[in-house]
Formats: sequence, C-alpha cells, structure tokens
Amino acid sequence: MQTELARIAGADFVHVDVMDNHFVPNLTFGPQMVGRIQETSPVPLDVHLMIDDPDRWAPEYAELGAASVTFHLEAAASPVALARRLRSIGARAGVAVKPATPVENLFDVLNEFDQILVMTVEPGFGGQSFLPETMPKLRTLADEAKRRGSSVWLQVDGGIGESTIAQAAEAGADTFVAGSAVFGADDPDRAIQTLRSTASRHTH
Ligand SMILES: O=C(CO)[C@@H](O)[C@H](O)COP(=O)(O)O
Ligand SMILES: [Fe+2]
Repeated sequence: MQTELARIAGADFVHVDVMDNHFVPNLTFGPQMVGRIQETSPVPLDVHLMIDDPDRWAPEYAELGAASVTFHLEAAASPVALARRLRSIGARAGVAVKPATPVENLFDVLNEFDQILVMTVEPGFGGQSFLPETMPKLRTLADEAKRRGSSVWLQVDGGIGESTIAQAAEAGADTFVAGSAVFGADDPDRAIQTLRSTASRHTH
C-alpha cells in the first residue's frame, strides 16, 4: 500500500472507492481499511462511497479524517441533511450521480455540496470505457453552477485518460479521477502531470 501511495505522491487526492456489493455488484473495503490508508497517505483522501444507506455510514468516513466524502444521490434518504452532517464533521461533502441519473434536482441545493461527481461509467469497476453520453448532463450542471455563482467542484470519474479528460474539461469538469490511466502507466506521477496539463488546456 505504501509503495502504491508513493507512486502517486504528486496527486492532489487519493480517490478511494468503497463498494458494498449491494449498491454495486463489487466489494472493496470499509472504514477500517480506509482508516489505515488515511494514516499512511501523505496525500488527502477523496472517499467515493458506492454503498447503500450512506446516511448511516458516510459520517464514519468523515470522522476518520477524509478530506472529502462523496455518497450516491440514488442511495441517500436525506442528501442535504447528510451533506450538512459531513461538513459539520469537517469533510468536504460530495454527492455522486450514476450515468442515467438526472442532475436537475440538485440545482436548488448546489450550495449544500462542495463537490458533485458525475459518473462517466456505471459505478462498480475500474478499467471501463468512458461514456460520452454523460457530457451533456455535465455541461448543463456546469452552466447552472456558473449562472448561480456556485463554487462547487464538478468531478468526473470513470474511463478518464488523455483523450477523455479533454472532453470532460471542455464540458465543465474541474476535478478528475483517473485509475487505470495512472496506475497502468510506467511512471504514474508523470501520467498525473500530463493529465493535469491536458485538462488545463481544455478548461475555459
Ligand atoms: O468509482 C469508480 C468505478 O466505480 C472509479 O473510481 C474507477 O475505479 C476509476 O478507474 P478507471 O475507470 O479510471 O480505470
Ligand atoms: Fe470512484
């Protein structure tokens, strides 16, 4: 784990995928392991919860000291109350939407969140292909956030690499998660730098 973390020391965050084998058909780990990563990592953690009942579990990840905790809108009973709770613990509050989930319901509550994650693959597995059909939704969200003067971060996750990061940045994303494109590279830190500069060239 330490060696893996050292390979991405130049990243802004370590994105941690928590999967419960209910919300998604895959299982990773829970709070105990995330706590260990938190203790070991020199880079702050961005926790992505792909779990049922985040209202019950998400605060625990904030208590561990994660910089941000993102739960799925589809799974939360009271998204705004949960975001407030995460913020009160000191974490950035994030809400994620699956590719087919509309974002219009978030427009009136944008300021309740620090980041919104637009999934660019179906959650559950790394190494999938980017879904370009998610871009119009991202663009609508970015336009709305701008119109309202919101400072919410717009994150994309899934299939992000050299060509797709450009599309996502063009559509208004400002925070990018890359798994395979970084860990599959010979030099992960260099891959991060290249992705970062490609994104900034396509940000307007
Ligand atoms: O949350 C998820 C998938 O559910 C992502 O964080 C992926 O694990 C990112 O991996 P790549 O698509 O970049 O390989
Ligand atoms: Fe993720």
